[in-house]
Amino acid sequence: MLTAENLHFSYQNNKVLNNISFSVPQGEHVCIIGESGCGKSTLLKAIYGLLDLDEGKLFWKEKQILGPAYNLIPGEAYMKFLTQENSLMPYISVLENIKKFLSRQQATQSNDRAHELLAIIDMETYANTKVKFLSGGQKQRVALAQVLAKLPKVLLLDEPFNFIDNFKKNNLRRNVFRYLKNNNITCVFATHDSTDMLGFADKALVMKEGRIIANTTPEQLYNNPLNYYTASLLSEVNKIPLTYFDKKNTLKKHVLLYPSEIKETSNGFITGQVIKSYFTGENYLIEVLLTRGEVILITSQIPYNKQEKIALYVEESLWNKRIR
Ligand SMILES: Nc1ncnc2c1ncn2[C@@H]1O[C@H](COP(=O)(O)OP(=O)(O)OP(=O)(O)O)[C@@H](O)[C@H]1O
Repeated sequence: MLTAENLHFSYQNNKVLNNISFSVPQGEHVCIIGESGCGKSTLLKAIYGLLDLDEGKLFWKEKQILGPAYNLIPGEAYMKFLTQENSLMPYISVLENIKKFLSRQQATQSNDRAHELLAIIDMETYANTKVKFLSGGQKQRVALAQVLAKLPKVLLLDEPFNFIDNFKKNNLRRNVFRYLKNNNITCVFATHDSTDMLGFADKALVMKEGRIIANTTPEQLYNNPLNYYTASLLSEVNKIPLTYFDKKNTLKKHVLLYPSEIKETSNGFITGQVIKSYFTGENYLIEVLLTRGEVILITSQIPYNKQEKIALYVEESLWNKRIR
């Protein structure tokens, strides 16, 4: 179990971590999401022992994780941290870069293991290519193989897939997280990409201004978002005044709805006019101007013309539980 107890940390007078507590059972994957600057990278650095906390304690099992004031060489042997800066050696091959991170084992074993790691990152054809000739995304994949090489007990990843194109990303994510589960590796990762979190995290920590404002499963977070901030980290989301749904209600509340949850139907109770239809591949995203001036997004199987009148419907059981 990885445990954080009431962590506080400031850079000069800027409080970046504010009373952070959470725990991660061994083998679980936790994702940290939140707007830029909310403290995600700082929290990962703290877990790795790179910071001297103002208050609070971190533990892996019973062992306390201490900062640089107590540990001349930060980072524990059982933990690996993949940051946004990588430590690749440009003038040697991909294979040699990976082998440098393997524990001392016999040459044939080390070769097999390096090829296993190359397969996970889907870089077998680049085994003998010098790292200096790789793209940013390819370098990121080699850096991933390096942190996996010694089978850490805890893996910390900061935006691990941000340079990798969508085509490669999906396969890579499945490979990496499967490998981590199979090897019971605890993983904490920070991301801006909601697909990383929705598909691959057991739990999600939502951060805002240095605090954790939600700690729950991705399904719970998506289906029952705490507020507009949380929902907007996961998907496009509409914030529609409650009076559209409940005319007598005088509370200044809103209903949070994802575009796919709003249906177009001839006798719908919300009306508006189409601004623009965007083709997304699977369907269309339609921008709609509601009668009282709000602009919302809905999904549709068909495109609509500009200025076309449109009527919309949302199940009461759905909007009722999304009033915020
Ligand atoms: N070395 C530093 N010295 C001073 N302030 C810093 C330092 N590193 C980060 N900060 C500040 O701490 C805050 C949190 O930064 P952090 O990098 O943890 O955010 P983040 O959530 O990871 O952001 P992003 O998603 O953009 O990577 C920001 O206000 C940032 O400017």
